[in-house]
Amino acid sequence: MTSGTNQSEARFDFVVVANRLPVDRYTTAEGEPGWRTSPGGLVTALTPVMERLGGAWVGWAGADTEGISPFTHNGTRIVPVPLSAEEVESYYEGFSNDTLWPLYHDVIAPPTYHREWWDSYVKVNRRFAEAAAETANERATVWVHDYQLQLVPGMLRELRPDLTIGFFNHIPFPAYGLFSQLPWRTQIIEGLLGADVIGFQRVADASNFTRAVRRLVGYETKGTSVYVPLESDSAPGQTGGYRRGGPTRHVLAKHFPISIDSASFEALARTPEVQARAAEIRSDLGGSGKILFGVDRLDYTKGIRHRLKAYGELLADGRIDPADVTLIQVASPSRERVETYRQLRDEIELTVGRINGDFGQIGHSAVHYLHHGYPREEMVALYLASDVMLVTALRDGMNLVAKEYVATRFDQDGVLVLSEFAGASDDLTQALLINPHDIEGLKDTIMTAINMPQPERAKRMKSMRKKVRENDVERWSTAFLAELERSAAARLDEARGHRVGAEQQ
Ligand SMILES: O=P(O)(O)OC[C@H]1O[C@H](O[C@H]2O[C@H](CO)[C@@H](O)[C@H](O)[C@H]2O)[C@H](O)[C@@H](O)[C@@H]1O
Ligand SMILES: O=c1ccn([C@@H]2O[C@H](COP(=O)(O)OP(=O)(O)O)[C@@H](O)[C@H]2O)c(=O)[nH]1
Repeated sequence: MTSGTNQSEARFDFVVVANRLPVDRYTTAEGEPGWRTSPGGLVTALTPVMERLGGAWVGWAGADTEGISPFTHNGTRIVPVPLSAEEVESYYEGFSNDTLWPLYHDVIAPPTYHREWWDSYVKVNRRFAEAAAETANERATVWVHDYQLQLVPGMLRELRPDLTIGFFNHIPFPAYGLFSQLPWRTQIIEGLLGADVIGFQRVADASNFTRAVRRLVGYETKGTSVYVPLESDSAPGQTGGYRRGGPTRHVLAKHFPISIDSASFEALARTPEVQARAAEIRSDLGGSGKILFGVDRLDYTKGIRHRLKAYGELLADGRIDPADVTLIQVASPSRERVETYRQLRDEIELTVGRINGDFGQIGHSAVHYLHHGYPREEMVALYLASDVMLVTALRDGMNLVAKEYVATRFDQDGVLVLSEFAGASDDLTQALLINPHDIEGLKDTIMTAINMPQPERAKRMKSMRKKVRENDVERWSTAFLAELERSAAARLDEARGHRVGAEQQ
């Protein structure tokens, strides 16, 4: 895949561009710099794709990483894009995670609009686009990811019209009524339309996007097709005016639900070490009771408060006995300098403290709350050890945790309680689907899950496992990249057609 003579000049036929690199630099307890797997589902999903396809991954290596040179990690060329401390605050914590993130997740928290954050977003997106342009071979495929980089496709097309450009949005795309709040909504739409294929998690996300295209720039759309005019009637700097019936560029905007490398999760679950660890977790918790499990980045989109409320009320109502049931809640640290996340942590920890104060006993907590990020082996052991998995997101692009739980349960046991507001619910229809805002409904469903007879557990799990095995991450990337390839071929045909036409004139 590599061409070029020297490592720093290496160029690639396949380039992934994402805010996060697969590895994140951090400072060890001894004060030394170390590397660890980056948090979140984007990295979980993309890592096996890159390991299979090879190529380069352009992204940010985490705090204090200015001046790090490209290096190779598990066969992938890692190309770090530096961010200053000020840019981390304005582009990452600010515009990405305090403007776009809440806006795209149904304004569960209020979005903040700051012009300085937008300026920083534009500047950093340009840096990513330039880094991608310098890393990509002639006519390479570049796959840009997620809301942090929505301007990159447009910028990259201007810098390198020879490239085939894909974009995948890992989080929901909001309904027009919400999206239209964004002061820079038109620039975002135009940035995204620089791509040849724009992927979304769910059908509704793709149709929200095409509606925004019609409303904001007035381009023609038909189903999953958007026709971007090649000739504009607008004065320079203006948008919206174009010659109807003129030549267009075709952009596909379609849902491609992401997934996991399900075989590798099952293989890990089958190892004696992980099984021994699962048995140890169960025995540490008393051995015989039911274990409920939740694991999420500590994020307000995940519905951790709703889950704790339902669980606390079930204890208070006497419907569950803390001696028989335990909740393990892993809340892994996330975006800790954003105020909404700090507040959420305080609220969650207050609630956990109250539940444990009211219902805990010496030697037995009602909630085992863990504010850590765990490696995959421990995650899989926890999945295996638990009787009920609670995914109560208020809004979630996909939620890979739900799919990992299912992939892990080769014993055909365990019950998945799953929010209908997570993308994963489209495929996992045999989960117990819930509306997390309906606390009474959630309580009843938790009881159903705890008391579900083994044959029904096995039947539901078997059907979900089939889905997760069939629709794995390889299928996702293959489907997306096949569309990109089709688009590249069509562009080539069109260019040939133009050449022949010009020669005949
Ligand atoms: O990079 P961070 O700010 O630490 O956040 C971690 C990642 O969170 C989000 O993940 C999303 O992608 C998953 C895979 O498609 C999906 O299952 C989940 O629903 C999404 O929330 C975010 O979109 C990523 O960019 C972050 O890296
Ligand atoms: O302590 C933790 C918590 C989460 N994860 C992983 O982080 C990803 C979370 O992805 P998901 O799509 O559920 O949500 P996101 O955090 O991306 O919003 C999954 O692969 C989890 O296994 C992990 O490895 N350790």
